[in-house]
Amino acid sequence: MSAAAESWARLDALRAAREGRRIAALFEADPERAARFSVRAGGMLLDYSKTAIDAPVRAALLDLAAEADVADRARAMMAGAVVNPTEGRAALHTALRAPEDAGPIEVGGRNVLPEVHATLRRMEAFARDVRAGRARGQGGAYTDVVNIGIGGSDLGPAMAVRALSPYADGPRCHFVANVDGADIADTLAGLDPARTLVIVASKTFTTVETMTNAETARAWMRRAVAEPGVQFAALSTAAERTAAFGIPGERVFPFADWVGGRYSMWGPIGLSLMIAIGPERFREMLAGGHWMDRHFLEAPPDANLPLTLALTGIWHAQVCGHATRAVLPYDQRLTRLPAYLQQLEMESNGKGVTAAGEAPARPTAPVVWGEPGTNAQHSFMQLVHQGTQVVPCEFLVAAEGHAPDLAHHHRLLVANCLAQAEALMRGRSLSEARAMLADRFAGEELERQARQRVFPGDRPSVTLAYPKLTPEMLGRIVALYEHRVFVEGVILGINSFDQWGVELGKELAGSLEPALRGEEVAASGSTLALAAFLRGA
Ligand SMILES: O=P(O)(O)OC[C@H]1O[C@](O)(CO)[C@@H](O)[C@@H]1O
Repeated sequence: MSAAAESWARLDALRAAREGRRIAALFEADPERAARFSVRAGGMLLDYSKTAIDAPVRAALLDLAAEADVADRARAMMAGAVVNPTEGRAALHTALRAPEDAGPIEVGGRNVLPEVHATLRRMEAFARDVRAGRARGQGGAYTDVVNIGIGGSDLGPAMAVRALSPYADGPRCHFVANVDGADIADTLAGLDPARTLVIVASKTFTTVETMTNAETARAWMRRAVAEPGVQFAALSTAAERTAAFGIPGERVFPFADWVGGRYSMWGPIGLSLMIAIGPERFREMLAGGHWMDRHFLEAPPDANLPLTLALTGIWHAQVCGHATRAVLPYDQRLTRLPAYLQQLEMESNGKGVTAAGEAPARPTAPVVWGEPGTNAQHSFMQLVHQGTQVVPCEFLVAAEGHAPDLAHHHRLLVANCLAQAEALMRGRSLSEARAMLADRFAGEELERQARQRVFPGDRPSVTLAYPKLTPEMLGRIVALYEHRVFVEGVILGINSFDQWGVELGKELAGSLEPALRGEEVAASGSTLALAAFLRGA
């Protein structure tokens, strides 16, 4: 048996041996548990004490990471090694947030940092000009920016613009992703085409949704201004295609193919964010991401935030077999974080084959889902507390909000977050439920009513607490999740940087479109019947 197989077997055995032992009992047995099963670093507190992980489990998880050479693989990734073998590419998003003198970081024998920083400076000059009204629309200073992109060319900046809205003092930013015309129609309604900057964000500049929306935006602008092209900017690796679209070279911000879509908000894809919050704040976010990179490389394994978060994920998904994981930011401005993490985690590690082309030995990425609290409490948390499936939860919460006059809101928010995690772990027994209802019901009715109010408890959660959602903290949080996904991918033997699973649907969409015009296509009877219904035949 390989060392890794032995560690998995050890983890399975530890899990089986712990069947029936409750998480709450671990706290009774060890008054220091909260401190011993949490990591404090960079102003953050990652508490995983409300999980069933104990010292032997943690040791076995750390062995698993060591056997997978996580630390060496992380160093190789950040040094520019080809960690995406199916596409023959490096994955160097960390270079986008590295200081210029941090290198050299070489790809094909060339240090990439001078080019990264040259582009960053061009973005900054452009963002400053837009913010100051020097770069103008044909009707005056820009009031609105529309970012057109999808997947990684949308979710990162859209999530971050919302997250950092207290710092936004530039033009208003809007995001259009869906090919559903409703998205662009609703976004452009009410905007002044003569004072709107359209940013077409697409690594490949071929993505159907983005190109369709970009053409619609250009047609909208053409109705009001003489030269729509000059009110466009492009963020792309495809210089020829951006030129063919008519976007002037000085408005094109390129990046290399070693920036994966879902890892791209740190570079040109973040332009809308930079325009919203300003270059200085954007650099603070980069510094936050870079801090996490250094921490990931340098912190010892048992005090390493990304490694710890990843190992809790491995424990829950691959050892305990929980199929989903809920992300619950108690931070309304992180409302798009679950969607962002869905792409990051599921597009990276939702694979059915290892990098070596074999069937994975364990389930791969869990389904990631979530919503901000407290809203979540009034919808799906019913299932999380009392349903028949265990959903490990990841809470995020800040010590401080941004509005001192609303501190009482924040206290309530935090209390709710802590209460959810506590309730999930503690639960409520039948005898507690009976005692609670004894003055209202009796006999069989008491029994019936009490059973409805039983909470199994022992439901695991992890909480990431941080001082305040500043640009730097957002950078740390996003990079933390990026590295957690990397660690999980390495342990599972997955190439986290390709996404072949999105291709088949794209191909079929192209070949089925003619069916909606009444042309004959090859498809199942169901699809042909639906197409006929939808075209009104
Ligand atoms: O930036 P592009 O090339 O338009 O791609 C957008 C998105 O499409 C995908 O390739 C697949 O959906 C994502 O990985 C990517 O973020």
